[in-house]
Amino acid sequence: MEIANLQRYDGTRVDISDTIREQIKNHEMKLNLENVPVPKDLKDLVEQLREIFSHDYVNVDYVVKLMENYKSNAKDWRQYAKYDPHKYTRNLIDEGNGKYNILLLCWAESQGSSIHDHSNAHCFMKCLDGELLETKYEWPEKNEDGQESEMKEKCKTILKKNEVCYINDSIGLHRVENTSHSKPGITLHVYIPPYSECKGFDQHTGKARTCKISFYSKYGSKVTENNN
Ligand SMILES: N[C@@H](CS(=O)O)C(=O)O
Ligand SMILES: [Fe+2]
Repeated sequence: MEIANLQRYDGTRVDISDTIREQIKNHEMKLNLENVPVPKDLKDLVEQLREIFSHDYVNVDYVVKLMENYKSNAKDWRQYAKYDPHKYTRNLIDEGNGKYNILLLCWAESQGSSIHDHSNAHCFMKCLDGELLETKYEWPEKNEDGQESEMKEKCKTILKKNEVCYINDSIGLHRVENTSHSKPGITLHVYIPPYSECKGFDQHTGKARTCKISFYSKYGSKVTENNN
């Protein structure tokens, strides 16, 4: 059996000796991709992710399948869904013992993110409601003058309800948009490891700046100056 996408949390490949290769194979057999469980609700998905991420490597295909197998039910996530009229919101659902984050993102009509990286984390994204447009970009390259230039688009994907996509910095950069003028969008994000800063890029100049990342709510309660 092939070991699929064996990576550390920081995205580098694992260099493994034969003995531990054997152990990992055994574990991979247990994580048989033909036989990924179907979480009965969001709480069940959160518990299964906790079990999976108790190991020190990430099987990307397995996590994608597990997230696909959960079928969105608003009853499960309504308590976390909070909107801001000015910007998409990031709402913390689970802190995964500090090893990863599970977030609910709420995209009001026409809201979107700027082009960004994911600080060497794995990023899994599932659409729970509405429809989101993901545009992937190449990392900007410097020209002969040492200047970055217009960002190069790689591809566009529409993420529909219950679909899951995955990105990391070696795949590239992206931006996500709710292009609808009449319907909000909701996505579930898993970041491993968690991060508190990322790089945002100007589409026309390719210039990067560091962006601090914050939560709009945690465990269903809006973050205030006193509890962030
Ligand atoms: N990665 C972004 C959301 S998205 O545009 O993928 C964030 O965590 O805010
Ligand atoms: Fe992102």
